[in-house]
Order: sequence, then C-alpha cells, then structure tokens
Amino acid sequence: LPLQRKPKNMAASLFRRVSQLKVYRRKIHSHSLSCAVFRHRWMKRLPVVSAMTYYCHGAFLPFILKETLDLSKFPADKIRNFCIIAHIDHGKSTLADRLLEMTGAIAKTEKNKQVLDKLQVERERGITVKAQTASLFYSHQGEQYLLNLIDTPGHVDFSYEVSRSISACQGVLLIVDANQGIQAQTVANFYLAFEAQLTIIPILNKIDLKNADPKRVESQIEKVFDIPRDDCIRISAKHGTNVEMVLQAVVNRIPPPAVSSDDPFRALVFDSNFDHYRGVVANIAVFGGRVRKGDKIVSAHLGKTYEVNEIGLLRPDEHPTQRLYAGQVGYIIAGMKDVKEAQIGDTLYLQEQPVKALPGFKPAKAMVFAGMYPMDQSEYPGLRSAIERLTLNDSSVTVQKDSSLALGAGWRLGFLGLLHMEVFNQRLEQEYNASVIVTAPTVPYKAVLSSAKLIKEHGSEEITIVNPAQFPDRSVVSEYLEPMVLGTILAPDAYTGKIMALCSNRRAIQKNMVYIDDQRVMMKYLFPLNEIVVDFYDLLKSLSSGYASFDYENAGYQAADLIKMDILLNGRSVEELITIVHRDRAYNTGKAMLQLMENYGGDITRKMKLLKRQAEGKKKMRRIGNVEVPKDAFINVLKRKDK
Ligand SMILES: Nc1nc2c(ncn2[C@@H]2O[C@H](COP(=O)(O)OP(=O)(O)OP(=O)(O)O)[C@@H](O)[C@H]2O)c(=O)[nH]1
Repeated sequence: LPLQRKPKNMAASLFRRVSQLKVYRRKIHSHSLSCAVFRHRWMKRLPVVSAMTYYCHGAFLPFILKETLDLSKFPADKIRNFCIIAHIDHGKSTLADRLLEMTGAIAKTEKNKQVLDKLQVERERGITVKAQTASLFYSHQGEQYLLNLIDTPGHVDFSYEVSRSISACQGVLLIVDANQGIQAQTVANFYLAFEAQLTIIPILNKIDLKNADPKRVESQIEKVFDIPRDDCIRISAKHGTNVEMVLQAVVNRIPPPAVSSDDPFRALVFDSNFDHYRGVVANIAVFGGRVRKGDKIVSAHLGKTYEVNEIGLLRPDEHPTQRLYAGQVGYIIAGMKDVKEAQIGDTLYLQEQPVKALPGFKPAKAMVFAGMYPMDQSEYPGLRSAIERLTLNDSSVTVQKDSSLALGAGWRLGFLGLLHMEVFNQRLEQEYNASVIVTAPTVPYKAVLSSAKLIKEHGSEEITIVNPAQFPDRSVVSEYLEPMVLGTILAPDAYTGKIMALCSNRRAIQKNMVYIDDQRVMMKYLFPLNEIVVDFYDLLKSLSSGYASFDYENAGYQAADLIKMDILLNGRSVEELITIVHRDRAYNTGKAMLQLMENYGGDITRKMKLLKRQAEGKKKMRRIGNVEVPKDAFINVLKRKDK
C-alpha cells in the first residue's frame, strides 16, 4: 500500500486501490479508526489478505495481516490466558486499552477509549456489561507470546460473566484503585478467581492520583487476601506507567494452559453472540487438539453436528485464521441459527472423535422479575420481536408470557439484578426504539405445598412464584421461602453505626465484621434479597457519603412469614397491585403504595376534567375494577415511582 503525505490523499488512493477488491463486511470510514477486511477476487487460491488501516494523530498507519497467520507457532507454552477483574471503576477497561495499544492491536489515539466497551449503554454509563476478548501478540526476551485477554464487567449483576471468563483463563489481573483501596467487589472477584485456583496478580492502579496511597492498599491486600505485598505492581493505566511490567508479569507468573494439540479436539463455549447475517458467533477456549475450517463439529449439549465456516482470533475485531490450536482462545462460526445451540458452558468436539464434555457452568439464575408491557397494545408485535432479538444476545434473561387486565398482553421477564434489568430496558429503547411499561420488580419466592392435589398438579412439592398474583393461599402451603444473599459491605469505620442500623432495619443478620486496616471495616450480613433489591445500595451510598461499597452472592432460601397483600380500589382487588411482603412490612409497604395513589389523586380529578374534553381521552384511562385511573398514575404506582 502506498504511503502518501496527506492523510486525505492517502485515503482516496487507498479507496481507489481497494475498489478492485471485494469489501468484506466492514464499512470504511476515512476519518475515524477504520478497519477493513478485503477479499482479493483474483487471488482465490492465495491466502486472503486483511488490510487494516488506522487513522492516528493525522497519519495513516497501514499494515497487512495475513489470514493465514500461522497459529501453530504458538504452542500451549507460548500462550497465556488471563482476565482483568476489579471493583467497578477501578480501571479495567483503561488498562485493557493500554495493553491493546502496547501490543499493536489498536492504534494509540484519543478516540480509542474503552474499545472493548462496544455497546451504547456501556459507553453512556461508563460500565462494562458484556465480557470481551482480545488476542495480543507480545514479544518478551526474544520469544513471541500469544496473550488472550478477557475484559470483564465489574458490577455485581454481571458477575456471572466474570465467572465464565475465569473458566477460560489460568490467571487474573486483580486491579485495585490505589486511592480507594479494596472494595466489596474486589473481595467477591478475588474469591471467584481464588476458588478457581487461578494465579492472581495484584495491580494497584491510579498511582498518579494525588491521594493515592499504594502502601496502605498493599497492606490491605496482604491482610485480606494473604498475598505478599511485594507481588503488587503499581501502575497508572491512564498514563501507561509500568504497564510493560504487567505484560512481563503475565508471561512470567501466569502458567500456560496445560493442554496438548495432539489430543482430540475439544473446546469450551464461554460466550456467544448472535449476528443477523452469519448466525451465532461463539467464543471458545480450545482445551485440546485443533480445529480448522470445514471440520464437522458436534455440540455436546444438543448432539447436533455443524460444519465450521469460519474460525479466528479476536483482536478485538474478528480476524479469521486457518486453524485454532489447543490453549488458544478465539471465535467459531458454524451455521448455528440460535444462541441456544451454542449454550454457554457447552463443549464442542470433532464428529469423528467424540470426547467427554468439559465441566460447564451452572446456568445463570434470574433474581429479579418484572412485568413488561407495550405502551399501547398495537405495539405488541414490535416489542415481541425486539425482546426476542435482545434475548438472543443475552441468554441470562428469562421470558414468560404474561397478561394483565389493565395493561393487556405482555411478558414477565427475569433478570440477574436491578442494573441488569435497567440495562435491558435501555437497550430495548436505544437499539430497538421500543417504549415499554415495566412494573415493580419482585424476587422469586418459593412455597412448599401441603396439598397432595397441588403437588400432583405441579409435579413437585416446591414451587417458585415469580408473579405475586399467583401466590398460593396459606391453606395449601406448609411453608413459604424467600431468597437470601450474603452481602459484603466495606466502608470507613466512621459510618459503621449508621450502616448497622440500616442493615437491621432490612431484616439482615450480621455474620462477620473485621478491620481491613486502621480505618476501614468489612462487614458480612445475611439479607433477604427482597430487602436489598430496590433501594438498599442507594441508601447505603448516601448515608456513607459515597464511601461504602456493597456486593452480594446467593445464599439459598430461608423460611419466612410472607403474606399476599391486596390493594382494593373502590372495594375491588386490583391484580396488578398485589404484592408479596413480609408480615412485618405489610403495613408500611401498603401505606406507601396508597400514598403514591393519593399523590396522583389531585392529578386524577384535574386530568379527568381535561380528558373529558378530548375525544381520545378514554384511551388514556385504564379501567381497573370499577374505577377509572389515568394510565400514568397507574403505571407509576406499579413502578412504585413518586412524582
Ligand atoms: N487518574 C487516573 N484515572 C484512571 C486511571 N485508570 C483509569 N482511570 C479512570 O477511572 C475511570 C474508570 O475507568 P474504567 O477503565 O472505565 O474502569 P472499569 O473498571 O473498566 O469500569 P467498569 O467497566 O464499569 O467496571 C475512568 O474515568 C478512567 O479514566 C489511572 O491510572 N489514573
């Protein structure tokens, strides 16, 4: 490719030259980071050439990568698979950017911020929602290494993504903000990696900050995780300080995957996406043997056979290769039409060489349920297809049809947590232009049935209740159970009193309390999930002036004195307002909901007068029992949202 002085001319000349080539998949932008993959028509038998162009500080840096990049040069001992884990905002994505730049996977430019955060919600909220993978080439002491980096989300709702990323790795970079120190998710993520017996490299980030206190944070790491302080690497991901040391530590400290290319092929599916043109793109970690284009592979879960259409590395964009070998991490496209065919945790093997499936993952369990309805019933088909398409890429969302007298036909969706639910909602709106009504979230309660007839009907003694309206009557139940979580709170000790009062108000039982240094306390509490799902985190943050952090893990079910609370409007129970509450909470919860109704009361009379004059006024009312309530008021009560 020719290099000319002016970037614009360069772009024009590049476009002229590639006009003979078939543009393959990617759009070309002349003024932004552009990545184009071209397939040469008259060189069919030769390797397909991928040209990547980068617009960087006013100059193009074109270079060519061959699709036939010979991955056999990277036997398992030259491979390191690792992920980055940390508390939210401690700098995972920023460090990932630096690692990508230093190994030449992306160009060094202001525009390339958080390149692994691809979704619009990720960029807007500044959080990582979906784990991403990038293969990096790194040369160390005269040897070439292939480093596979998996960037993971930090928020508790997405810890499922963390655990499955961990399963494809031998080591982790545990990042801790040198100013904030260890936080609740640092602890939770540490244990995920520790229990999986991965090598843990502690990294203190943001040492450039004025208030950074790496010494104090190193002693926290020593005390809480029992990792020698000398193992810590002090860096500034923002400025690139000492990031080279991180790469060296990855090569020197993390063991290579213990696999062999001579074994039969088997690969673990650790993530999958749906592409409308090419079907399912599955991310795999090869645990043995090798695979190439044209191979017939079988998915252990469904026993279905597929032909491999394309395989390759993620850098972080897809880069096709001829083969993938044991120890390597990449993607595979094999004509699967539905993400359910590439289940996360599934094993792929060659048709002619069946192998034992790898231990997969426990499926993600929905912990928060809410009703979702179209604003108007005429929008139902559009919303249905939007939900179907979005769940194709997020298999942790559960979907059940539901209907309501006031809101019409809709769905009851299950999410991993409240943020997960909000993100899903935001994606529906942004990516599919759908407007939805979401009802107040509830948690999955259980009931142990005592009636033989009902046990027979349900096929089991225990049933899960995700819709409060279906709460079985006490006369047929021997016991109600509620989901519990073990919460970890880290905060400066000045707030301990306030935090303890908040927790006891939420029916929590203290399990443990330790000082991690002379000022910070770590507390463990057993909480009913229902008590923390909506506003606990916000309250905790505000009463600790933002200093407390919180994380939780599932802790099974416990018997609870639950009741079903009906709300009567003009003497009739309204199905949508039925709530499951702990007996002690019933009065206050009921009062709060009525208060909300009352707050909208003024609006109701005002709106009634207004709407009477409008022909379409009727449409905006919902007939509930024998009372007409403006739709807005009703929806806001359902959402438990005050004016
Ligand atoms: N001063 C300073 N700021 C940093 C450094 N590294 C990251 N940051 C800033 O910290 C904020 C959070 O960084 P991210 O990389 O988005 O954090 P993250 O851990 O990936 O966050 P999640 O993906 O949401 O979990 C951003 O505003 C970064 O610019 C650093 O070394 N020094």
